Amino acid sequence: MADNGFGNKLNAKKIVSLQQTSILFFSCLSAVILLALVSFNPQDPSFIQFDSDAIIQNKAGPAGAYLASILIGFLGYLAYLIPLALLYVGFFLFRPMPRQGGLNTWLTVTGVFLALFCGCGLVTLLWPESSLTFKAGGLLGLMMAKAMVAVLGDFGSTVALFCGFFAGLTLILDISWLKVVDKVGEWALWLFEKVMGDPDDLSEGKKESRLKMPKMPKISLPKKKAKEEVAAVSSASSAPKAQPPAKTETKAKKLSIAAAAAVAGVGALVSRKGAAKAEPEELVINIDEMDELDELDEIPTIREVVKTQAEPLSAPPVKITRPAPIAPAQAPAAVEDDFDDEEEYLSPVALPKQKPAAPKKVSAPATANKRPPTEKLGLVPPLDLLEPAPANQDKFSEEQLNDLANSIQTTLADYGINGVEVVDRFPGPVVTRFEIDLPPGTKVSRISGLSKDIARSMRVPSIRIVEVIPGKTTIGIEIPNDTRELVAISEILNAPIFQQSKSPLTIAMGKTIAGNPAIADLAKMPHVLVAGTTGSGKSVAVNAMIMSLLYKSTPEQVKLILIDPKMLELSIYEGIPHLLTSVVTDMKDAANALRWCVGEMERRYAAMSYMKVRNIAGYNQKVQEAIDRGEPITDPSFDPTKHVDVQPSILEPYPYIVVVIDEFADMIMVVGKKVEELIARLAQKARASGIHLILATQRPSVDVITGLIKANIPSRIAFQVSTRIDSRTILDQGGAEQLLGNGDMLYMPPGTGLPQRIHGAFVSDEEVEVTVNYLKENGEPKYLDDVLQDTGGASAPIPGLEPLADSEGDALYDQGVSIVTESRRASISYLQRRLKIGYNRAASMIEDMEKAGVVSETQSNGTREVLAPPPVKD
Ligand SMILES: Nc1ncnc2c1ncn2[C@@H]1O[C@H](COP(=O)(O)OP(=O)(O)OP(=O)(O)O)[C@@H](O)[C@H]1O
Repeated sequence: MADNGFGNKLNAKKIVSLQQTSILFFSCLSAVILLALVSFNPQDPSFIQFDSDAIIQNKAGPAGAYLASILIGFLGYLAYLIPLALLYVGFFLFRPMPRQGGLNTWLTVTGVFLALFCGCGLVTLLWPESSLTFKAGGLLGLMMAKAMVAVLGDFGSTVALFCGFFAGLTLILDISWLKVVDKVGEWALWLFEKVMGDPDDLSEGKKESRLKMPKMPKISLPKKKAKEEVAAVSSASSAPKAQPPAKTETKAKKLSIAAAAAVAGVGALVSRKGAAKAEPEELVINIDEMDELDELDEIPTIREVVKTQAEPLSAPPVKITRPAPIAPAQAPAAVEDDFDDEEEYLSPVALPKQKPAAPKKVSAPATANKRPPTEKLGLVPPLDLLEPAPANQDKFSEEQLNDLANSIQTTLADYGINGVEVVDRFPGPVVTRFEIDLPPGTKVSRISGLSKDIARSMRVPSIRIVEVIPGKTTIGIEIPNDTRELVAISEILNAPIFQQSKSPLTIAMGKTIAGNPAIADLAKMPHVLVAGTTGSGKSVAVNAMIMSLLYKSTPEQVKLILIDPKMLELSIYEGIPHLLTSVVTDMKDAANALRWCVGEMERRYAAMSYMKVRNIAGYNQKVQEAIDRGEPITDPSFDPTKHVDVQPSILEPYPYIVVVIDEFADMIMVVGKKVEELIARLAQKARASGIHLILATQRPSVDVITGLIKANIPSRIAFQVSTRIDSRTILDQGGAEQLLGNGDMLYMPPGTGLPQRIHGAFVSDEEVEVTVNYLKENGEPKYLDDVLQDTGGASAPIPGLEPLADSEGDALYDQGVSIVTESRRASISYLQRRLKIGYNRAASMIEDMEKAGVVSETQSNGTREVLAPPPVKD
């Protein structure tokens, strides 16, 4: 049960079919056995009750009678667990799971035996009066109980068997009993709320008694229930104000545990039941304010679901009546999507198991998880491989918001800025934004200069001043929440906005300050620079970008070149089918890969100009349409007069190529300025040819992020940096020094001067590992040797800028000559196969061999004669 059991031999579709077949088969088997057990009659013929004349009472016939008598005779009442166990096996067989085997499997098997032996013995001891032939625990239980009682006595045996049974269950199911206790607590609280009624409906007396309840750990309530949302958005009026922010742990799990430990007063729950149920009169949301925030966040490449979500943006919730709740199926209309007139999505891959836990979301539209039929037939991992989003944290209570607003006013007054008015506040998942009106004549730079003092006065680690809010005269002050929410990548990947985006290069960024999922389209960016100090969350962000691509696109749609000078961050992706070459850790290879990309870009440009299209999308569409019509287009650059011995190749759609460089400062250091030129060259032209760059660096200095690079990479992401100067190096303006770290970022889309604050999506190492394993089990990479081919070291010319070296300068030319002279075959396709190179390169090698007299010119029958003697062997 560890993996699908078939290694790499089956594709994703077949595995899904196998899963369904196994569920069907085991469900039937389990139903038949359950029927046999339920209708078990001791008078029916069996191995110990042989009576051929007896009328069989068992509803599963003679086989059922025999089977039930064996199972009940041997296991007693524990036999009823067999159908359950079969259902479990059926459900998990062939499901993608981390590889097990070895000790793991043995421990599971040990667990099965332990649970069976101890369970049967325990049942026998606890239920001695049973009327079954071999008592309640069957023959096995009788023997176990006898043996144990002889050694430990009645009480000792009961305790030992109890422990053994639960130890066995733990080994089989890998249960965390802490989680079980947690869940039981959740349900108890949920039940308690059900019995007590809705907090909104409570009488004053009841409200009071609730308010006096002792504080208890915040527990996430069942996700699908409206009541859960009540708890998740509540904020305790009595909660201590200056609670230090919960420390973010490395792993999502740790974070969710830390989150659960955050203290919240149940009494101050604010009902958002209406939001969950989307009942018009109870939708607690201030649409106007959301619209304003929407405008603020509306930047070309970031699109959000805003109005589809019942997000509590306003501090004093204003009840508004909406004409009708937004039906899930209509939700897409609210999403800005420029790919909106295309075909409907259908899902050939497993649908996500978990729903985003965030209470503010309306349920995802039925089509939300569906994927385009043609695009997704390939290999895309199911979203349920990812960790579900943890329950939401408390935001500031109304009282705390008022206190903070007052505190802002008094602090500014202390520094001589009087008459400041807090006009709005927007509590978000990580920070709360206060919008303030400055008295006329007050320079905003004065407030910015005071940001550290304001942070100190308000006892928070840092605040960010938003100097310009488009369309408003106010400025923003962003204050970190007491407890910050973790933005799980699954939440963004499951969001309708991500699912419905048709660009194969859609990237899950995280959440905006309003808590709305934020995505970006790398195709439009078209390259991005990620910079920030060490430990600020760059690698997690780069991983989140790669994971988004893996969950959005098949290996046929998107290819990756991963360059990892640190040798630890990206090497985990080694072997996935999206890779064009193995993960590059040698910086010389990295320069070769970039040079190959420039060459590929030029090749694509030539092909696009032949096809008279302006970009890769147009090219792919034309080529695919021709293939669909059954009239594939032959390579227009093929010259039949020159190459009579090969068939012209057929044009196929180009995949997008995304080059990720985790620390490009290292590359510049090792390879030198040539890298900068290569990057600039790619960045200038690669957009139309579908080649995109993601560059990350922890050195935001001008010798790394040079003017040339900045001029060519308009999209930038700044994580926390230590100084304003660093922030200016990345974004051309300050702000990043005021970020909170741990994935808090400023994203500057191309063509705007206004960075947008985003709380980055978190992806854990385990999630990456499970996804990579899934992809590796279901597909193989087809590495191209050409990518890392050394074409003359750092001084080699950049393709397209200077004439390409002729074949004799080609590193493989000598090898080509020896292959041809040894095999006595002067065939381009043979050379292509042997050297694993492209057609053009092989063809020009043969032509150069002709010039050098190694092979003859093409003869009347289309072949060439090898003139040079075979190489001398030592
Ligand atoms: N989006 C996020 N949400 C929550 N925590 C995060 C997020 N991103 C990063 N972190 C936390 O910050 C830690 C450091 O992140 P990361 O390794 O990505 O930093 P980095 O900038 O790449 O550092 P370095 O340059 O040293 O590799 C992570 O281990 C994680 O605990």
